[in-house]
Amino acid sequence: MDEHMITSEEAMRVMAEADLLHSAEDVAAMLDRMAVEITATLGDKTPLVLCVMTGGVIVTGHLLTRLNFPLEQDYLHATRYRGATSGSKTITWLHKPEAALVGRHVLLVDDILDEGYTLREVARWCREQGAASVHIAVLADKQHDRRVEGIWCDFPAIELVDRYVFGFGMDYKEYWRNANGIYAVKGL
Ligand SMILES: O=P(O)(O)OC[C@H]1O[C@H](OP(=O)(O)OP(=O)(O)O)[C@H](O)[C@@H]1O
Ligand SMILES: Nc1nc2[nH]cnc2c(=O)[nH]1
Repeated sequence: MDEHMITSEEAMRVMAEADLLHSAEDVAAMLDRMAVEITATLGDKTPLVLCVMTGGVIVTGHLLTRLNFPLEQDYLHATRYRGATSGSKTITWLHKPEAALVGRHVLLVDDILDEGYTLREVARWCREQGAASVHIAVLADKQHDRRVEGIWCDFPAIELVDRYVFGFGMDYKEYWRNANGIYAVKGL
């Protein structure tokens, strides 16, 4: 068994003990606001929206249904936590987008900006590929002083306390990405 895996019984206990930080209704309202801001900035730019898998999948889906203008969609898969609750400083690329980025206005969509290693590297790569601009949208913008230099977030839906969170795409040891809300793990 993978060292980070837990049983489904443990996953049930984690959920039972977790604190609900933001309900599904809160998240929906904040995504509505984020969509308005993205539309104002990128609505006339036919952006290429890149979902950062795996965590970005749910927020990207919900966000896309709120963007009522022409855009293209693709995905990439970069990971640094790999099922653990702390990450290495280098990211592992599992998939790069098929779409050419040259001259495109790219919108990266991910679940969470924490220390920033993941999105800093992904944004750097997009610029290296020739993107005309790179904007970043995240569901959760975690507040602490461990952020790496050179990363920013243009469209944060929610500012989060410095706890380990799961739900709406974010995992606890690969479980509960499907939780419909944002929860904090007891004691973390
Ligand atoms: O700002 P950082 O400290 O770099 O952390 C944020 C990243 O961590 C998570 O990815 P993870 O590596 O867990 O992969 P996953 O999306 O497959 O869960 C999350 O989806 C972000 O991409
Ligand atoms: N699930 C989850 N993934 C993260 N990646 C970086 N920070 C977090 C977090 O708090 N929760």
